[in-house]
Amino acid sequence: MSEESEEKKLVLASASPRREEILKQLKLKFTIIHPKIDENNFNGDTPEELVEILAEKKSRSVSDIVENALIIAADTIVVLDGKILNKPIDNEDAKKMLHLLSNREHKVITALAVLDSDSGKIIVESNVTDVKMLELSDDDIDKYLNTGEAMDKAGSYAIQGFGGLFVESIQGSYYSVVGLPIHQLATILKKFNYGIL
Ligand SMILES: Cc1cn([C@H]2C[C@H](O)[C@@H](COP(=O)(O)OP(=O)(O)OP(=O)(O)O)O2)c(=O)[nH]c1=O
Repeated sequence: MSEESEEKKLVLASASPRREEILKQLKLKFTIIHPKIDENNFNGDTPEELVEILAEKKSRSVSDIVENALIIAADTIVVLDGKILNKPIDNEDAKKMLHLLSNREHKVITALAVLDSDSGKIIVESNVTDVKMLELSDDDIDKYLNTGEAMDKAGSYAIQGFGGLFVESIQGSYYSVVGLPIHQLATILKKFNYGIL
């Protein structure tokens, strides 16, 4: 780690307990600030463009209140046949999404933004991971919804929880599906002279 980077603080601009957990697993020291954006106010020409815009906006939404920091923010969406599946609004919505995902392959796209609060330099990248779901019966879906796990997850499932029981295979990054592709985080932080190891 360079002297310059050692002085930088890491800030996670996220209210997601998963992203916090992943950074803790990497033994990083960081503070958390909840981003202040309304995700419904933004559009992109493609799903990738939209998640990248959202990750960038989340990082910028806290940049005024920190100094000497590298701000990390991310956004995750599920895409099936080009259509975005966000977080479900209620159980019925989650049920519909899980029926759509059943026995199909979909994409989980996570964009990651790292913003230097002082220089304004920002790097934004997205990760696309393909996920193949098993065929789900009505009973599987009802039992899954009873766990309460679906509600704050893009696509209405959590691969890191009971939702992992429905995932036949993935091609790409497991961490990206959970919400933070750590290999890309390490590469981006290196470009800011910040080493995780
Ligand atoms: C597909 C999938 C999504 N998710 C989660 C990751 C994200 O937290 C969430 C998608 O919502 P996001 O809007 O990306 O994130 P968030 O609202 O939880 O947190 P913040 O914006 O404050 O950073 O779905 C899982 O935890 N597991 C999964 O398998």
